[in-house]
Amino acid sequence: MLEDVKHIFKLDPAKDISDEDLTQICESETDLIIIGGTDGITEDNVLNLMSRVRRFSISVALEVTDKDAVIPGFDHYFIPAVFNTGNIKWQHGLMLEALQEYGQLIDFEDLSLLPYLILNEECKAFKKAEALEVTAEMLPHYINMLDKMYQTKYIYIEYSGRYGDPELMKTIRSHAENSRIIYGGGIDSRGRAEEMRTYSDTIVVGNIIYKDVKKALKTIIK
Ligand SMILES: CC(C)=CCC/C(C)=C/CC/C(C)=C/CC/C(C)=C/CC/C(C)=C/CC/C(C)=C/CC/C(C)=C/COP(=O)(O)OP(=O)(O)O
Ligand SMILES: O=P(O)(O)OC[C@@H](O)CO
Ligand SMILES: [Mg+2]
Repeated sequence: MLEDVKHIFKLDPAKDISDEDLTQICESETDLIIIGGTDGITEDNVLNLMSRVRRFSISVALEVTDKDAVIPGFDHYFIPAVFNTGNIKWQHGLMLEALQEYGQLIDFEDLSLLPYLILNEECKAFKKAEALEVTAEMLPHYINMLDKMYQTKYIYIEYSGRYGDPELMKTIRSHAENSRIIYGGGIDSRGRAEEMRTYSDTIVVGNIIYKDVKKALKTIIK
């Protein structure tokens, strides 16, 4: 799914965006829109944002963080699984519950697992997912575990709300041989987008959309 995707805008259904800003995002040269967020996600706000984005030709995927807010009609569904959690619920517990409930309805072709390492200890997702600190010493082991043992298609390095550490990203890049690295967090300029593009296959841009849409558009590098 993400093979040719280099840039993603992540839109949060719990946040307001004007029609004018949404038009600029959806008519930009981004490769994909993902709808997702950590809290305040409801069937209503997901459906509302999806219908607004669907007026444009851009592909749109849902990142499922609440099994009761899954709407049919997206181009793809990403299922997050947090690997640096202390509570297995956030890695596969909720997923199993959702499979038990919706198993018969799911077309697995439309689904991708998104293995997360959450590295910003201050962000909402870190707290929600009961994440554990990943030390510089442990980081290569986490990457080898995902890249070589589980052989996951993707590894999402999440710094949500804060710009990541380039030195750690260098370590990640050098250990990931098979998995595609998706990087998200604090990208708010072309310089930061360029830097994180050197350490990842795909960059994800979220919060700056809501602060300064013009700056958000500058993160697209073609
Ligand atoms: C046709 C049809 C209906 C098909 C679909 C069927 C389907 C897809 C069913 C669901 C199947 C399934 C297996 C679901 C599992 C759902 C689930 C609840 C998974 C667990 C989610 C999880 C681990 C959440 C933890 C937090 C996390 C990693 C969130 C990721 C997103 C994120 C970090 C957003 C950034 O946060 P944000 O809100 O933007 O923060 P700020 O406001 O501070 O910026
Ligand atoms: O909101 P920002 O900090 O841009 O992060 C993007 C994305 O990784 C959030 O899940
Ligand atoms: Mg956000």
